[in-house]
Amino acid sequence: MSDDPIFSLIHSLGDTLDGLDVALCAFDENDCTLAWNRTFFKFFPEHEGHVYVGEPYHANLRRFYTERLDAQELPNIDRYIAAGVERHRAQTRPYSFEHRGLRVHVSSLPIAGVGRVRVWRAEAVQSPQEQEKLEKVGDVNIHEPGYPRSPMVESTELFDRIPDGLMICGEDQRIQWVNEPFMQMYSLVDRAAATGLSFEDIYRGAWAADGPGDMAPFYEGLTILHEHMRFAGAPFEVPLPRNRWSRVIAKQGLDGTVFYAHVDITEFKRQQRRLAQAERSARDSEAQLREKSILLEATLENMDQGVAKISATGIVELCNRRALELLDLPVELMASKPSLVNVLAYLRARGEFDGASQEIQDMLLNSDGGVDQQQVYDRPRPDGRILEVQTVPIKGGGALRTFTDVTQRKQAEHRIRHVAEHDGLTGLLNRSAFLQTLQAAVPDARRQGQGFAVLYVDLDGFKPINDRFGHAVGDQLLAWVARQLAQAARENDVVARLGGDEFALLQRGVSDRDSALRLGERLVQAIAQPTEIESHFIQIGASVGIVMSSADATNAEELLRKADSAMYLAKASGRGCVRIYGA
Ligand SMILES: Nc1nc2c(ncn2[C@@H]2O[C@H](COP(=O)(O)OP(=O)(O)OP(=O)(O)O)[C@@H](O)[C@H]2O)c(=O)[nH]1
Repeated sequence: MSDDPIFSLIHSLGDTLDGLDVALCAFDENDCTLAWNRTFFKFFPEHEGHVYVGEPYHANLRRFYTERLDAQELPNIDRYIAAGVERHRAQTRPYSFEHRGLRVHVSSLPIAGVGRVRVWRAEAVQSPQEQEKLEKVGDVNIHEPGYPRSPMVESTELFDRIPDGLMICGEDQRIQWVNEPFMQMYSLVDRAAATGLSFEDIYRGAWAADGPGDMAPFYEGLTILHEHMRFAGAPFEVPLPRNRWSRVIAKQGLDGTVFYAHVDITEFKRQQRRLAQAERSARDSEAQLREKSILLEATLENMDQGVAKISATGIVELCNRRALELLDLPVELMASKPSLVNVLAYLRARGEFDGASQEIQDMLLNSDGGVDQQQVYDRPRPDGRILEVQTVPIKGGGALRTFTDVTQRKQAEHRIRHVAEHDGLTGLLNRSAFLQTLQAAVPDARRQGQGFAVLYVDLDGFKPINDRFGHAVGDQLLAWVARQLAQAARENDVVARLGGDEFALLQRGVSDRDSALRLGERLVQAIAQPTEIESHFIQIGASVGIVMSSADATNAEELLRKADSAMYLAKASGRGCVRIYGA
């Protein structure tokens, strides 16, 4: 049988795999043992001295399981053997298992005309003692007498089916043989051409074949080669073109032959790089975060806005310097992380909320600080300042409260509004503000079931006063008329200067014409009083037109227009009198 070239090849393969520390056992088509190598006994010492050609695989498996199973599992041994035989016949993919402190990877190749060849590769997971025991087995001379030496390998199909690159070198470090994956890895087209070259030649060739590009990794790889190729020692890694990497593992044979496995670790390197990158960016973002929080703290302390954070349990966890200033809160109180209820009680005792509306007081004093949605209100302080207090809910509970001193803004707004709504000369409401007030009075009166009257007042003979005494005197007379009107009106009524020498008065809470007429008469009399301005005794008259809200008009402009036309009737009737629209 050993004359058969196939069996010579299997023996030769066994020898070669010994060199790479890979175990081999071949079986015929009836699952009977045909051949094995020394490494097989290294991984499975229980077979040493028992294996024989023609032994059925199930007998081999029984030894294996007897060695491996504990007392509890032993009753299942027949089932395990049957499953093992089944797996052996059908195995298409490599798998791993642990045996005697080793993690063993097994791969099974069907070979036409022979049966199956199983090969095992192992990595240690065992204790140092067991490792030492294994080393001793590994030291056995695989070429001892009685162990068949292989003839030169003619067929290399089996080596070409191993995923890793294989390179066999002689003592002179010159290549004797390489497999197909090796050729692919180093861009070799002709296997024969590699014979006699050094690995460095192959390495240079691989980079040359890739064409011009970044050659820095090539020079780095050359340095690595020079360091490691001198001795067949520890595994090393070399960069290949196109960001690929190879790990080279050497195993010295006893006759000077060196077996090299070249494993493509590109993916592994890529993962390593990604991991390093992820670690770097995690470190960077941690530093950024630290910087941000320092910045945030500085901002909080120096900002012009008071900020307080209230926890979900109603504790004031944070309160910046400006908040302490704006609310006159003592540092010690806030440093003790008090509850909001306590802080509010402190403020109330000091009269903080005395000027606030009932609504704000109710809202504040019954609150634990939590809000469902953003809330804004203005809080007048005892010292006259106005704080805008804004509360926003925090995701997950609690709230953030900001305090802004809006005193100046509010004063400016008030000034602007006053200028926009009032007549500069008399201080009365101007025409547009009066119209707005009047428009608002329509539904108010309807709701309250009360009417109102609009009185339109136009001075009689004002122009001659201007002409005779000058515009400045005219101005002062207009201001005096405004005061007369304001005095004649009640608190609820509204007096306005519509423009020139025209005034208007909204008389609230009247439904009968007589009341309105009486007020009209009073206005005429009040204006007809003589007055002294800049040493001039001046007397002026006024005509008054009235419209009652009971008239159809619901529109302020229309009401005013009707009062105006009633005033013209008064002028037409000889001035100094009162007329009602529609009477
Ligand atoms: N001093 C002063 N005069 C003003 C002001 N605005 C308007 N006038 C003047 O007021 C006068 C109003 O005109 P008229 O209503 O015809 O004057 P009148 O003499 O009262 O006329 P009758 O209403 O028909 O009696 C004009 O001469 C305007 O120049 C103001 O702000 N100050």
